[in-house]
Amino acid sequence: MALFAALEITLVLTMLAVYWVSSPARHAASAPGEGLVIAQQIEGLAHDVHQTAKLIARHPQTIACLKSGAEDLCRNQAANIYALNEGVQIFLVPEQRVNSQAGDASVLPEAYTRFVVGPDAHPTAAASMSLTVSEPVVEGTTQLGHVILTQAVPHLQDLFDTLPLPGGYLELRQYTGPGTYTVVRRRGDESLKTGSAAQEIALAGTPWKLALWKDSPRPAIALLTYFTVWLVLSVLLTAMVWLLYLRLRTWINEDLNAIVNLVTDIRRQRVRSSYHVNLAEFEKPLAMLVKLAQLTVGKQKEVESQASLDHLSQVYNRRSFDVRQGELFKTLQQGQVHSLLIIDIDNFKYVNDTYGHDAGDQLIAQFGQALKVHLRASDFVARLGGDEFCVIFPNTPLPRAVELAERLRANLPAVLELTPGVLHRLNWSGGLSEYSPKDSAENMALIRADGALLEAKRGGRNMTRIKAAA
Ligand SMILES: Nc1nc2c(ncn2[C@@H]2O[C@H](COP(=O)(O)OP(=O)(O)OP(=O)(O)O)[C@@H](O)[C@H]2O)c(=O)[nH]1
Repeated sequence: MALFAALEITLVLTMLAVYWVSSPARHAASAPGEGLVIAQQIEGLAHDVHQTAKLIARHPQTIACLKSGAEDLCRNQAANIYALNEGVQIFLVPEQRVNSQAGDASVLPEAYTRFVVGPDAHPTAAASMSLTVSEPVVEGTTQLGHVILTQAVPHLQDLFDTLPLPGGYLELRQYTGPGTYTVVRRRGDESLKTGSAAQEIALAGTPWKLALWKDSPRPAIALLTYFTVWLVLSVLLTAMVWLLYLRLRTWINEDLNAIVNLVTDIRRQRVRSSYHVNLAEFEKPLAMLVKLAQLTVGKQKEVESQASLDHLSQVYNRRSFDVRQGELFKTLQQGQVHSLLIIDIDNFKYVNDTYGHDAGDQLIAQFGQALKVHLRASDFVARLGGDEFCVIFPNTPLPRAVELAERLRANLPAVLELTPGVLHRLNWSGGLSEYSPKDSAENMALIRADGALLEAKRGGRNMTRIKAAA
């Protein structure tokens, strides 16, 4: 859950960061205006006119004209200037005349710059426009007069109309004094002018300023829209990630359960052929684990069964007998009854001594197998040692055990072939008894049966004697 809260917070923070970076209000505030492009263009125009005036003022013929005052010299120079500069009007004004005719619009006392609007032009119309500049003519340290140059700039209107202004309202103002101005050109939505104060950009080399009102969207509304879109997207994204997470978690849980099942099955020693998993990554390692487990469990079972069996006769060994006897002894208090028969092969030593140890081994092995074949599946047969065996009859009272012992004696083969050609007549003696809840120890029934066996041996062998519990 914390993971998804963090994801949601990250998304919201990202949204705010992206909004801050791309916010239109921020851009409007940080860029002093695409109006500057127009400003640079107008300033470039003014600079060019100034440069032309400077070149004319430094020209030797201009200096000669103003120094000599020779009219034909001045006319020639004016003609040259008109020939070279289209759309200009030129005044070459000697210094004495400047001083004597102050106030004349075409004779100016000092260097200055101003725009002149054509007499019929409305500020917003594409009227002819011109720029007038004055440049002193100097020789050494002596000022000889002024060059007054008026340059027509008809393309200013085109510039004003076509240069980028991505929104807002722009005025080109000509200042005639501090705080007083005339609007020379205007562009954009004038209704924006009623809002906040304009951003003013002075145009170098001219008496002009650009006044700009930006059309900035209301940040609160923009932020709200932005936030809503991002919120919806982030909630959708979070929901998708959450669903994916739940699906994956279920898959992984199921796969882990398969592993847990495998481990449980290994403990119970019953491994299945396969275990279902969802994720391909789990398939191969789990299949390998299943194979290993099957091998291990198989081996384990083999080892356990070997450990519980007598290697020669393949019936249970003495240790298994003790365990089984202990288990049954505990059930006596619940009213269950069990009997046992102890068996000893007669004259076994004779077989060993006459036919050899291998023949004796064969007799033990064949006798064990014969017992298993002729007893019930529920009966428990063990070899206690040497040629001595014991059969436990679970849930069998002593009289029934007597019947079973007789049946066994009747059914066991009379002759066994121990080694090729060596035949042995099988005889055995038995002692029967029963387990009793009054017995203070597990082996008391075995002791009674052993006593009965001894009686059978003493009685001439090949018989079964019975000794019930007291
Ligand atoms: N071949 C073989 N002999 C064994 C084995 N274990 C014990 N014996 C021998 O079995 C003989 C046991 O004989 P006993 O049961 O005492 O004598 P018996 O000849 O059977 O006499 P009764 O029981 O009185 O009939 C001994 O000679 C042991 O050495 C075994 O695993 N293999």
